[in-house]
Amino acid sequence: MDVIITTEQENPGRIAADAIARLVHRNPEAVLGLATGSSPLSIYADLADRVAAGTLSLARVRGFMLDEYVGLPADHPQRYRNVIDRDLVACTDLDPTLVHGPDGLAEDIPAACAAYEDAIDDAGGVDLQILGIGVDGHIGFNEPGSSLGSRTRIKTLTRQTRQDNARFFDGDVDAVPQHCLTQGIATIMAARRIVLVATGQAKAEAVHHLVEGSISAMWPATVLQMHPAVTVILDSASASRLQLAEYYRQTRAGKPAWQR
Ligand SMILES: N[C@@H]1[C@@H](O)[C@H](O)[C@@H](COP(=O)(O)O)O[C@@H]1O
Repeated sequence: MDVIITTEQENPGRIAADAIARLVHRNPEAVLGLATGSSPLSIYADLADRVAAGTLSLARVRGFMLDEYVGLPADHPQRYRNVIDRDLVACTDLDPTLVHGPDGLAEDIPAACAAYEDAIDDAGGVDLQILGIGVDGHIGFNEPGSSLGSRTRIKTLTRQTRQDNARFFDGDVDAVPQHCLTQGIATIMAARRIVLVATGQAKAEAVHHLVEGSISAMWPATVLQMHPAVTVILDSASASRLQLAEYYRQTRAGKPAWQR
């Protein structure tokens, strides 16, 4: 696990966008795993700047979203497909027909989840998965207690997650759906590379478990310790509970500039 603790002058989103741009320059048809929430917004804004400047094209990139609420109407602004369309697709040259997400309105949910897994496989798997992390250590919507071997399926959201996400629903926790479809932990772990961004003090405990805790379904993100190619990009607040913070800073300082 590569842990990058950024300085006040740095934008964690830019560091993640650098990795994505390098991948897309190598492979213009790369498959990206797309996360929602606040954490990836700085990545998406940076990618949009590069596309606007003409230094990057995402036109042939394929995207697979991490998760989706169950039951939100197709035109609901907080339906994750609409969020991704607004925050990423509309701001770049991504082709919306190449972006896929789990179908939260499917009548046959298990069949929709299986079809989603097949679609990821048919695309050749995810090259780079963008991740945030919940304050309870969830990734995607894999809440504490999720099987570390899970695949795309329906999950019940915890009260904590619904409260955290109520800010997107005018502060009304009851407006946040109770169920979601999410890529499973094993689905996420199958990505060839994973880039996780976390900022702010509220994430410090989850980041502590992610980087230095014991692997446990109670802190689902800890499974990432088993993945061979994970980069965790933090600000100093989210890194504030890391025992080895100085070591991570020194390790980074010793790398060539393009790797930092
Ligand atoms: N399903 C999403 C996750 O993909 C996200 O990583 C996490 C943290 O969100 P944020 O980045 O807004 O803190 O919670 C949400 O519920």
